Amino acid sequence: MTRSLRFPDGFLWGAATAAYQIEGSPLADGAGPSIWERFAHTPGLMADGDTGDIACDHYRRHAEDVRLMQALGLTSYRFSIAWSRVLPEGTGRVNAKGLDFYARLVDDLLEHGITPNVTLFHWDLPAALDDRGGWLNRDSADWFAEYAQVMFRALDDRVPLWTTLNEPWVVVDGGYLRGTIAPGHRNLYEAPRVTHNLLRASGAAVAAYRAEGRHRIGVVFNLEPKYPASTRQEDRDATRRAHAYMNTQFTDPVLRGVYPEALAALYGAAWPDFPAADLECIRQPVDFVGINYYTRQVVRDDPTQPPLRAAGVPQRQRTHTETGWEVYEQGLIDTLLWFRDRYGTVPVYLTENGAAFYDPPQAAGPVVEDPLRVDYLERHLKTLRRAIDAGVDVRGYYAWSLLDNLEWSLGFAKRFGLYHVDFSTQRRTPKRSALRYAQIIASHGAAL
Ligand SMILES: OC[C@@H]1[C@@H](O)[C@H](O)[C@@H](O)c2[nH]c(CCc3ccccc3)c[n+]21
Repeated sequence: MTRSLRFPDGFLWGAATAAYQIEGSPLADGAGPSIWERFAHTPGLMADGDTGDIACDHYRRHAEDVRLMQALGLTSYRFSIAWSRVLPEGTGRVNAKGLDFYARLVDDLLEHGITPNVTLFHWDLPAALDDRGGWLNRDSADWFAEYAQVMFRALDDRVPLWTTLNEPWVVVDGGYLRGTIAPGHRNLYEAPRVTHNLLRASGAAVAAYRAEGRHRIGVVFNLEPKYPASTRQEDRDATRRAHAYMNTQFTDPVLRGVYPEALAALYGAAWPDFPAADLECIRQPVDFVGINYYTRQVVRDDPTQPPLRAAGVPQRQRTHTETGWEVYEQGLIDTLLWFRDRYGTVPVYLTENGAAFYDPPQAAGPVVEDPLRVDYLERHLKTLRRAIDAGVDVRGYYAWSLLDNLEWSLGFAKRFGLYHVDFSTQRRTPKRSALRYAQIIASHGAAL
């Protein structure tokens, strides 16, 4: 007898986006530039010279896009606030028109029965704050708490779910170590200091919320499970290093109040001596954690890649996405069970899950056929249901992404959307995966 795959009552069915990836009009109505405005307009850094100048034109087409959400039957929508629309200099003066855009979007969502899930920081730091040192400046925690308080006072009467940061690991690894995303630094000494200030900022915002918030606040981590390529001790040690660097570097301080010991050895002389009081701020209890899951990594020892000395081992026998990620849904339940066993019963939302696949050229019709994305969605939702059956307290699922959008420095070519976007006309077309997701939502999972 096939067990019903119905999801728990109240489970949220969502889709996720981020401001710089979809909005366009980055400087409209008094908005200040973000570091992404600068990065995207720096020649050579963005695939095909793509920028967020227009993107999905969501800043102007938001009403149409809310109707697309309603057409799928979404009960929640995760989106981020562009900090420098609201505070053009990052602190101080509030730009009322910027705030008003988000207030109108929230009201529209609520009118359509869609619960807003608001991310305060999805990588687009105000350029004016980067000029003051950005996340390298310890004052960044105060800047972020000030911005968060402006948003709480403006929208907490209508926004029931807040998250402070999206994926601090990506900001540290991409923005300060590899230089692949804004602000494009490549400096091992900067990385742990940015980790620390990002987590201090998140803690400061949570503390500010406790003073006046009425609902729930959390933080979003990308978690990628690491599996040793062999039983060799070197590979097992490399796997542990990779896990500490990408996963517990962030979850342990927030949920246990300590950094993993492996980091001191990994960063070596670059590892700072953090004041103990900082960890008390960082470990502010959160109401939930958002987990972004995409894929796993099989890890081998690689002495040629200091300081991590770990490398991924391609799993060529399995399907991969256009971003080179293995489709591995087992990693989702492995991650959720690990998370529950290590941190206990803190509620979880799967705040991102999705894939970029090459959608084959097809005659322009009412639906874009994307069989690989349909398969990816079904595999991961069935697995999510298994994790819930195993006792993991998962409260909702957000497909990444509602729309094809600007995949950061990879540009528009990597398409993650449930809706196809023709960027020359801004026409939105549902993919088969959107219709399949709508069917699953309508049955609350039973149609899986
Ligand atoms: O890459 C797809 C999405 C991005 O478009 C989202 O903005 C971002 O939140 C997000 N995070 C991840 C997983 C972490 C990751 C990001 C970039 C590169 C490698 C891993 C995948 N995604």
